[in-house]
Amino acid sequence: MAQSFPKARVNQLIGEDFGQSLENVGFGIIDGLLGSDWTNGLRQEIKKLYDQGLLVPNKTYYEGRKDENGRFVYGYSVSKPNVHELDLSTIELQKRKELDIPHLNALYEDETIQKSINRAAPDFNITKLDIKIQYNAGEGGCFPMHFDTTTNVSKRRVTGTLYLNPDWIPEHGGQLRVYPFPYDIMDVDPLNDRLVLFSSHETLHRVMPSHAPARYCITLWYYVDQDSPQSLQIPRFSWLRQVEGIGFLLNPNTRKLLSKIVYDNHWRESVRQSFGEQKEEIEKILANHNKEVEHIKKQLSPEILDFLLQCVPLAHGEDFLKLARPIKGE
Ligand SMILES: O=C(O)CCC(=O)C(=O)O
Ligand SMILES: [Fe+2]
Repeated sequence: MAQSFPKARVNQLIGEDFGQSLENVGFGIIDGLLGSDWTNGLRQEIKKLYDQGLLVPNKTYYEGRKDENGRFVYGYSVSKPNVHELDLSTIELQKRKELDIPHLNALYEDETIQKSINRAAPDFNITKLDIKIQYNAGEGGCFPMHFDTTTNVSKRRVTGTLYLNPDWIPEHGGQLRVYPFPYDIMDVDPLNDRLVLFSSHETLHRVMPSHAPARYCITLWYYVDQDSPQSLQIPRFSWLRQVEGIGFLLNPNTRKLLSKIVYDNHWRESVRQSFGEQKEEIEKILANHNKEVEHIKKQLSPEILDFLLQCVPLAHGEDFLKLARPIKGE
């Protein structure tokens, strides 16, 4: 049996400050979310499922498009060496109970985190959770740059990544790298009991190569039934709006495209690092990426393109750093 879920602690940590972070910079970091009994329990259960061979190689999907029936389909997928995962929603309830994973089941079933997010950031109004567990066996295992969804693919709106790595040291790498366009990158260490919550369709991120013997992460995906116009149009970085002429960088519709140009080198590097020896696939992904970048560039005037390449990403200012600072529990 797992101890009862630490509701009071979660309620207190995912509060107003977190809401401010999510709405303004697109992500929030919370430290000491569940306590060590819970993180130990979760980690041991993931290891047990991994040892039982229930985790499968993670895949990244490319070239999403609508098929002739208007349904969204992907062109192809590429697997990432050393990254093993299991989506708990793919296991029937009865089977999940039989697996004897009380901490994971409680995390899946308890609604405290979801309710706290809704209270702190009401624009999202999330109603459903999916959980994916991940065991990264090291040797450079990583994720390429990606958004967790786009609004025409799914109603996934908030992503949480909960890390379970008490022995993490900088040499292990495996940081979550967040790209809060138009600001510069931010690396978040995958520290034990740290939860990072971010906007699923807007926050570009990747996982840096991990060299730890094992890196544990649980991904929480929260869905909405229906989008509120506010949740899709959060302008973010309100302080930056005061700088004349910079508004176009903050437009929710274009931010995503412009970030592909500005972080182009990062994008390529992350693809090369993520897929090991699968050279053909890597070249195909990069060729498509190039096409997309060239297409976006063509839509921009030379002055704007010049400005983007010279001046963006912006250095983190005081306002940014205050909002990006971890919120700490015990
Ligand atoms: O492992 C991580 O830190 C994040 C994983 C991730 O980006 C994902 O599951 O989509
Ligand atoms: Fe992700």
